[in-house]
Amino acid sequence: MAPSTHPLIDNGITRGDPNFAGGTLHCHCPSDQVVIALKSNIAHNHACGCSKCWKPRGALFSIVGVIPRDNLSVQANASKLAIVDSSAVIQRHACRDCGVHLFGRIEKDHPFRGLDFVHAELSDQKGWQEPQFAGFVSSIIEQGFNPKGMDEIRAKFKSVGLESYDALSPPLMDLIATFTAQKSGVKFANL
Ligand SMILES: N[C@@H](CCC(=O)N[C@@H](CS)C(=O)NCC(=O)O)C(=O)O
Ligand SMILES: [Zn+2]
Ligand SMILES: [Zn+2]
Repeated sequence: MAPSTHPLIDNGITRGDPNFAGGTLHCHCPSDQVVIALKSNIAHNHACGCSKCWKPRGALFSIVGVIPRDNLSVQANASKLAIVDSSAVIQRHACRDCGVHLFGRIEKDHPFRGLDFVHAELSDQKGWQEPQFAGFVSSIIEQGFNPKGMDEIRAKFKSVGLESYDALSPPLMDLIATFTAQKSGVKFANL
């Protein structure tokens, strides 16, 4: 049997609703769940193969998107949240009891500062933006995935219409490079 990339990818992608206005996320605790309110849809939703992003059990990839931080608030049980790795660029706030990551926030100077990272699968509502691409695909090898299986993984993404990248998508990589260039005072050549 083919390995599970993620339940939202394995059986084909369901399109989101472009007019979707947001909803709530909750952790996996049976009671006293951490609840997060999101006031808009998410953007740049994608599969991430890195070791740091939260994945559901049995999945090789995380599905993670972004939302302006002003559109996110903690609605219940904020006291259960703890930062997973405070030295990481993305400060992932996880539920201490069930381990689910509720949101990731960037506090340092970074092109994505102001955007929070969230997993729409933690919501009961439908309409969230569907995954747009797969990123950090080769990173699954670092977590023990056999490199011989990589063609199958990339073919799986292709079959559901997603491009695979080993970092982020080209537009996002360009955004990061533009930020870095501007920060160092580089002048863009007139081509
Ligand atoms: N190969 C590394 C890649 C980690 C990585 O760079 N993750 C990306 C995608 S989430 C990132 O932006 N990380 C910043 C962070 O985790 O703070 C791993 O799997 O751990
Ligand atoms: Zn929990
Ligand atoms: Zn990641």
